[in-house]
Order: sequence, then C-alpha cells, then structure tokens
Amino acid sequence: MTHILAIDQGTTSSRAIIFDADMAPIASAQEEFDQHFPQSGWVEHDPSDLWASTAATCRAAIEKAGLGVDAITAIGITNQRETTLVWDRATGQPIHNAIVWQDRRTADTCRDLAEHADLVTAKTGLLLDPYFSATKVKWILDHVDGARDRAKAGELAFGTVDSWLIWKLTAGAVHATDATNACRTMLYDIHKGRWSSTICDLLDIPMEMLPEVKDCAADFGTTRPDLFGRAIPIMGVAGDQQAATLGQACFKPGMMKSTYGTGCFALLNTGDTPVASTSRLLTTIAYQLDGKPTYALEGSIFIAGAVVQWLRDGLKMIREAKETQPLAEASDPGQPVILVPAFTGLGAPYWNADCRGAIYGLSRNSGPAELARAALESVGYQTRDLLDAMRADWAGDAGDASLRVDGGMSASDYAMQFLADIIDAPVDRPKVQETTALGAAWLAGHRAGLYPDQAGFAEKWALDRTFTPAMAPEDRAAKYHQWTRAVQATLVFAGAD
Ligand SMILES: Nc1ncnc2c1ncn2[C@@H]1O[C@H](COP(=O)(O)OP(=O)(O)O)[C@@H](O)[C@H]1O
Ligand SMILES: O=P(O)(O)OC[C@H](O)CO
Repeated sequence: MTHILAIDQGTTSSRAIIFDADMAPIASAQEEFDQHFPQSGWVEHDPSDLWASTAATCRAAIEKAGLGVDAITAIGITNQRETTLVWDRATGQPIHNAIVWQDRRTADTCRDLAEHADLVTAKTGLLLDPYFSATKVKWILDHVDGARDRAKAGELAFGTVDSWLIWKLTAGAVHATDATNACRTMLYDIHKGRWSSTICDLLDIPMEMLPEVKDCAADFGTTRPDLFGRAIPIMGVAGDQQAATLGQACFKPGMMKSTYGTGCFALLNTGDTPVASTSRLLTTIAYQLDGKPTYALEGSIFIAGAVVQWLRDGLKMIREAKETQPLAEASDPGQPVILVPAFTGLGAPYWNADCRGAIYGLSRNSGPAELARAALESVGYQTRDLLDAMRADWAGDAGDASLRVDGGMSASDYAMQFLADIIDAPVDRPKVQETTALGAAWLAGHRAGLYPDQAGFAEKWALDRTFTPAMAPEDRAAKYHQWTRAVQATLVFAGAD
C-alpha cells in the first residue's frame, strides 16, 4: 500500500488523482457535470451528479493506475467550498439541489440581517454575504415544506460537498467535515473552534443538522467495500483553496498562493493569529492539524476561469480555453477594452451581490481578440485588487514577495504574464499544477505515515516557470486606473454608491 487517492470535487468537474509514494501524480480521471441556472444569479448542482462523477472518476483513476485497489493506502478529499446540501438521514436523499457558492439568491436575507454583520464577522471571520453556506441552508429550510421541523427532529443532515461525499463513501456511517470547510459556512466560530449557537439561532438553523468538525488530517471513516473493491480509509479533508495552500507548501506566515479555477482565491498564511481585515478580506482557517488552527487572510473572486468558459459556452467565440492565448496576442493594444466579469456580483474587496458584468471601451474594430485579452486581463486586475487589500491588512513579513499560482487558468501564459505585470511582483507556477489534489493527498498520506512532514513536503515544491514583471510603471498605473474606473462605473450602474 503505497499510493494515495485524492478526490478533487470542483465547481465544474470532479477529478480523482492517484499519487505515488513520492507524491507524483501517476493516473487521473476527470468528469464535467451540468451547471443549473434556474434564475439570474442562481447556480445549482444536482447532488447525484456530484456523487456519480466522483465515484466514476475514482474508479477510472484506480483502473488507469493499473496497480489494483490494494495499492491505495488512503483517500484525501478536497472540494468546492460553501456549496450547500441538505439530505434525509434515513434515505440519504437530498431534499433540494445543492446551492452553489456562486448563488446570490439570499442577497435580500443578508440585507435583512445587516444589523448583525459585525457580530457575524467577529465570530466567523467572514462577511455577511450570500456566498457562504449559512443563508443558503436557511433558504432551503424556508422553502422546502416541513424541512425546519424535520431538521429539528434530527431527521435532516446539512453538509458542504466534503460531508456529502464522506456520507456517500461511508454509506451514511459518518457525518463529518473538517475545520477548513466548517469555517466557510458562516456558522462556525473560528476563535472557539465550534459551531456558533448564536448564529444558528439568528438564522433559525437547528444545530441537530450540523456535521461533526474534525482536523484536516483525521479519521473520516472507511469507504463502502463494494465501491472500489476494498474498504479504504478517508484520512484527509480540506476545502479546495486551503488544500491548494497546503499543496503550494505555504506553511510559513507571509507565504501566499492564488488559485485560478472557476473563481480565484488568494490565501496569505498569517500563522496562529486570526488577522481581522480592515479591507473586506476574509479571515479563514488555512488548515488545522493536531487540534491547532493556522489562519489565513483570503481574497475571493467569483469569476476567473469562468470568464473564459463564458467566451466558450456563452458567446461561442472559442472552442477551447487555450484559444484565448493566440487571440489575446493578436489583439490591438491600442484598444483599451476592459471586461468587468461581475456575472454573479463582485467578491472581495467590493462585496456587491447586485452588480452584473460590463464591458467598456468597445469600438467598431473590437472583436474576439480584444475580448479574449480583456477576459484574461480581468483576472490580473482582480488579483491586484486583492493584493492591495492584503498589503493594507498584513503588517508581517511578506515572505519572498512572489505569488504562487495554480488552477486550470494558470496554464495561460498570457494571463500569468499580465498578472505579474499588473501586480508588479514575480509569479511562480509550480511543476505540479494539481496542487489542490496534492494538498489533500498530503494530508491523507502524512496521516497514513506515507508522506513526509511539512518541512519535507516543502522541500519537494518544484518551480515550472517564473513570470517576471516587464510592464513600464506608467503603463501599469494607467491600465490599473482604467480598471478601477470600470469597476466604479459597474457599481454605479448597479445602484451602489
Ligand atoms: N489555457 C487556458 N487559458 C485560460 N483559461 C483556462 C485555460 N485552461 C483552463 N482554463 C480555465 O480554467 C478553469 C478550470 O480550472 P479548474 O482548476 O479545473 O477549475 P474548477 O476546479 O473551478 O472546476 C476553467 O474555467 C477554464 O476556462
Ligand atoms: O471549484 P473551484 O476551484 O472554483 O473553487 C471554489 C471555491 O472553493 C469556492 O469558495
């Protein structure tokens, strides 16, 4: 038994990757699943799609590795965070579709609770926003007949995607989550390390439905033997952005990573201190090991790679994401087209749930090339917003000041070079870009005694390429100024002050 199976259940696809004893990925499988948009600003997943694609990719990865299931020592799970599921404990049937983290349907609920915003932030480190699970659970309890009474009677279970997968993998034997997922629900007190009865009361969420919260490396039960041919222990769990922080070996305070998947999430390790943000960033748990939380400041952007998906699936302008590279390179640099991809509102540091996307600076000559460039650049601009906010919040040593990047969109050289240019700092892309899965694998592998400790793991981090800033300072300043004006105009259009 020398290998680890990492499950990465993301927003647009489920992946399973087998890592060998040296922590190298040797086999993987991936499946996309349907996104459901029942109304503007609403996003749902079918829970059975999340489970079926996870089970299928695990089986496919084990098969591809060709080693037999006995080679798998343990499973690590990482997942899209905040996405909310409620299911019947007796039947295992969800009572509603999963409400996805991007979903803004509870914007009004958040407005109604505005007087409690400071209390919520003080306890959870989060901002009172529809992004997090709490108001989504409330919405399900408010809208599904009899749900609240059944939850009070202990008949219903709430979970983020990790809990749902653990439940399915263990055939309902384990209802648990880890501290990194719990801290994204807006129901968890990150200082006391337990569910907040105050916030549960505020939202009328019965605590009977909440999962047990564990360390990231812990015993999460064993899989149903018939699933993969043998009962495999689940030994590691972390939300995907926290898993990427681990996978990027950001173990020291001041180290930072930014992941470019559907959205973009930058996490700065702040050590054992939960730093309260004055710039509307989130205070979150980066990982919890041996009962001890390590905290992070997080900037969350809702749309990063999803803007490229929109060019592909919405505008049908490209067939594959990578076509944006030659298009952007061929664009006319004289056309300052700016795309503000606020398709589901704006996240950090603006936190406006109502605004929607906008494109500025179009002329008769603007076409796919300029749009592709604007889409790739929008990700760099948004990251700059986050890093400026982090600099304002974090007085500690900024490590080596480089930004470690990963996620599907980090494959775009154009986007990464523009990112380095606009943030005026080196951008380091590692050899293993599956850092999210690697982080989950490390948690499980370390607990199983197969993988090294933090220091040994950090030594293995290997660089693929550094993108060095090459933009003239006056161009950087002028371009960023245009971006900030475009964001302001977008907020004004949405009716924000
Ligand atoms: N070469 C590329 N250029 C630009 N964007 C890309 C490229 N490859 C992938 N992407 C984007 O990356 C995202 C997928 O990244 P991934 O890490 O798999 O996301 P998630 O975990 O959120 O499902 C997609 O939104 C896709 O548009
Ligand atoms: O699925 P991803 O990689 O876009 O990540 C989603 C985040 O966890 C949402 O907070």
